[in-house]
Amino acid sequence: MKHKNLIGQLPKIGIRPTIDGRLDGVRESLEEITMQMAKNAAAFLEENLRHADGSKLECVISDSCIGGVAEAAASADKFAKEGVGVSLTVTPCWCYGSETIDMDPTIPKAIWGFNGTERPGAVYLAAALAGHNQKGIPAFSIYGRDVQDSGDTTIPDDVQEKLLRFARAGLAVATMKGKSYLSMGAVSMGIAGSIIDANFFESFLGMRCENVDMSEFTRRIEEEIYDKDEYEKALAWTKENCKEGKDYNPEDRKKTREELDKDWEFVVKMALIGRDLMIGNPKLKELGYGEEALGRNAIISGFQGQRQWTDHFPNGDFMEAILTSSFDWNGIRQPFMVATENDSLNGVSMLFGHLINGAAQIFSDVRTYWSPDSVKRVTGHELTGDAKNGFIHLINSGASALDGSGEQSIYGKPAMKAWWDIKEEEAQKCLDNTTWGPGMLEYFRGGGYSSTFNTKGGMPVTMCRINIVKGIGPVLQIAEGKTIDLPENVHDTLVERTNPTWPTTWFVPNLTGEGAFEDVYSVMANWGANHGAFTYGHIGADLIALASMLRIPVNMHNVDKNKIFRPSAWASFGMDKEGADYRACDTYGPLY
Ligand SMILES: C[C@H](O)[C@@H](O)[C@@H](O)C(=O)CO
Ligand SMILES: [Mn+2]
Repeated sequence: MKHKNLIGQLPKIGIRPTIDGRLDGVRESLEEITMQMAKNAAAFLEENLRHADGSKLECVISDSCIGGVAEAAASADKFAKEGVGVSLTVTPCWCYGSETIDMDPTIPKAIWGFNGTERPGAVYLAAALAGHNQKGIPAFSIYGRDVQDSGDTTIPDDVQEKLLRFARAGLAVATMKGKSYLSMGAVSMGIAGSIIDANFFESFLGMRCENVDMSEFTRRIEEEIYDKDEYEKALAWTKENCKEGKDYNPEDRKKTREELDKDWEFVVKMALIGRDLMIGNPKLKELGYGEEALGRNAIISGFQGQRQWTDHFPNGDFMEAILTSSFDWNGIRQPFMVATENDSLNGVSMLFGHLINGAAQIFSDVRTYWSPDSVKRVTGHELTGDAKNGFIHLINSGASALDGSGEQSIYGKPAMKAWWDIKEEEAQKCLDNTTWGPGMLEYFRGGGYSSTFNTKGGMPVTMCRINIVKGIGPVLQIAEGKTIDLPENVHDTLVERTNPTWPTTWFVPNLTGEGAFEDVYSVMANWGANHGAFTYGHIGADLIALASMLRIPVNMHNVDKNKIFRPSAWASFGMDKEGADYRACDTYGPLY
């Protein structure tokens, strides 16, 4: 099930076959092969990509090959009508650079020039890119390392990788455009990321910011503004599938059974209401709440919770954990992006990951660097293997997507899959391996339930985070690495020292021996905020491509340099890739 209530059509990829415009021989000889290249590219992309909501990708091809300005304009018209959000120009031959290029400055664009000798597509590519760069409309350059014979319709591996990386990042840019960030509440405990920066959302992401006071939850609970049938179903499902965990509160403060049961009812209602606030719910219209039925077109939301809400009411952990998971009482469905503590910048980081891989994203506090010496001191255990250089404790203050338990699998190994690939029994295993401990009353005076699990080791993951720095603007940091398992007694000792009812992940970043990735400690020390979002797989190169499209420089990453793919113009800003990235982003400025 996908979120069908988001407004706006899914972006299509527009394929532009460009051609040498000389009629009377040259053009005619190239028409078929050029159009065929466009068809091949479209088929390849449609076969290999999906939208994050699981729908099939659609490509649109220009009505004719583009030999000059008139046909370029006709193609732009068609693309606008069709809702094209990403453009790919393809050609096997020489064409007239600035006469044929796509001039729309906000659409992510690439050119694939066929690397042949009979009719040189790569020469056009160079000419067209020079035009793009001279005009300040950056484009990605794609051409194969090895020469192909004209008429060879196979797409070489290196070209495939670039086409997919470009398309995934481009679709992410186009999908978030026009959607909203819904701030439920205000600033949580002074956390900078929850001081919503509308200018960032509008100028860099093309999104708008919406605000509702948390009292809206109280109103909808007290006036019963939710689908009561769904509520009964959700409550019954929760009782059956969400095991209550150990209550760590001191005896004299523990809630009574009756109070605990009331809290369950309350948090289930919160989950329904949080979702309805984001994307609306046609059922509310039937109940006479037409305005509420519309929702806020929110592709991300954040819930302040601490402190005013949590000092009085049950916390938002159940709502956040269930909405960000890939399943609930309605079965397997697209995960929602909901930021704990209304940390909008972590919410955006979650959205980036989700639009790239279609999976749930795990929101965490970047809590503790455990050095080998500290682990030895408090547990007596000598770290070895993947853990030998120490690790970072990722733990959210009560809520994380249950996919983060690592109970799904790919080829028998723990995984967090794209939501449409998850099987019923995998969702069930995530539920069975999560408990819901009553909230720690010293922090959460109003109670609630926190999702407690321990992420399985051995998963490749990527953690990322957007920060806003005065004088620069937004910057992105990325750490690829893996989750690890600790021996049970070590795990228990470390977790008992902190908040045992919160979801825990032991994370080891891949080290490069340099800069922020010199060792595990330096990764933690260079993390730009108290939060990070991690997801399955090594998607750092896709995030770098995405950040460059949005003109957000990447200030820290450990991605293999051969995988870095940015618009060709970046090469003109110098040979050190990171410095060039800053200069390019500064020169072009935000996309919108
Ligand atoms: C309970 C505490 O206030 C936590 O919520 C706090 O440590 C955080 O999560 C800070 O991000
Ligand atoms: Mn936090």
